[in-house]
Amino acid sequence: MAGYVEMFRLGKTYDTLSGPAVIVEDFNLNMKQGEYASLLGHSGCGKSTVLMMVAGLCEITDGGVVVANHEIDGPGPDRGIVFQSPCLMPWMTAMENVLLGVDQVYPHVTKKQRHDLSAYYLSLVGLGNQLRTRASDLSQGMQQRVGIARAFALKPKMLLLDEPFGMLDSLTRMELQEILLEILMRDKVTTMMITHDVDEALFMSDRVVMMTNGPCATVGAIFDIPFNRPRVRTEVLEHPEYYDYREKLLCFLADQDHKKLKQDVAQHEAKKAEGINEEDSVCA
Ligand SMILES: Nc1ncnc2c1ncn2[C@@H]1O[C@H](COP(=O)(O)OP(=O)(O)OP(=O)(O)O)[C@@H](O)[C@H]1O
Repeated sequence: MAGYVEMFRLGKTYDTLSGPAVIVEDFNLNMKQGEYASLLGHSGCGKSTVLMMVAGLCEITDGGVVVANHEIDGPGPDRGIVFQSPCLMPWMTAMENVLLGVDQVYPHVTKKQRHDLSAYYLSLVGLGNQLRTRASDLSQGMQQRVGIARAFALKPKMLLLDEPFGMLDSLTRMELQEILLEILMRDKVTTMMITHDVDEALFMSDRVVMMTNGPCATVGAIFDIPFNRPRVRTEVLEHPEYYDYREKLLCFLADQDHKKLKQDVAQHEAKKAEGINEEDSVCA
């Protein structure tokens, strides 16, 4: 079935000193418009590689990505990105940081309209009173709010989030999760988020996509998360099936852990049999 966003037979091979390394292989995922999917998997399995291919910031070596009937070919304003660190221009104000992208994407509308659009999203993330504050004078949580406002202000068709709350304390993290969900309810942007946090994935997502270990990582399992929207944290946590879902996700990760351990031991034994000293080969 075709989706609003389609990732088909997506693959990434890097050229490395020891030859081609297939990091992601045959990754298939269709998303409905307005859907929120989280990508979960072990560190280094290839989550960011998938996200960066969808963003158009990492060359696709196999398959492709279609967003709203348009096969992507590099980055574009139809896809907004929020990284773990917001990467703002520290000498510019919150408003100027948001306007940087808005001015580029909407050169045909008036200056006032661009200003109003930026101010609108900055107030939605709770920075209505900090429009003229320099980014360097904002806390980390506030800077991440600017990053979120900046992404939404471009009115993207798809939002890509790479551990957007990873550097925040738990209170700010929960607050920003809720703000993000609120804006998404209004704007209905199709969203893909990388996270390492099972509870975050359950709270935010319509589906959780579990990736297998690399190399040749792919979709290992997909879980539909049925909690009602708008989501209220206490209701989600008290849902009779919450801990069943949590357990399913954790079991998948534990199973991948077990496979990785076996893989590492087999690799180590093979190297030993070939007489390769691993410390020498790392330093070589
Ligand atoms: N430019 C590159 N050249 C070669 N290998 C790379 C390159 N970039 C990433 N890799 C490898 O690809 C694999 C997947 O990396 P990626 O960052 O996508 O994983 P991840 O699942 O997002 O990790 P994490 O959860 O730790 O952020 C890793 O083994 C990494 O070393």
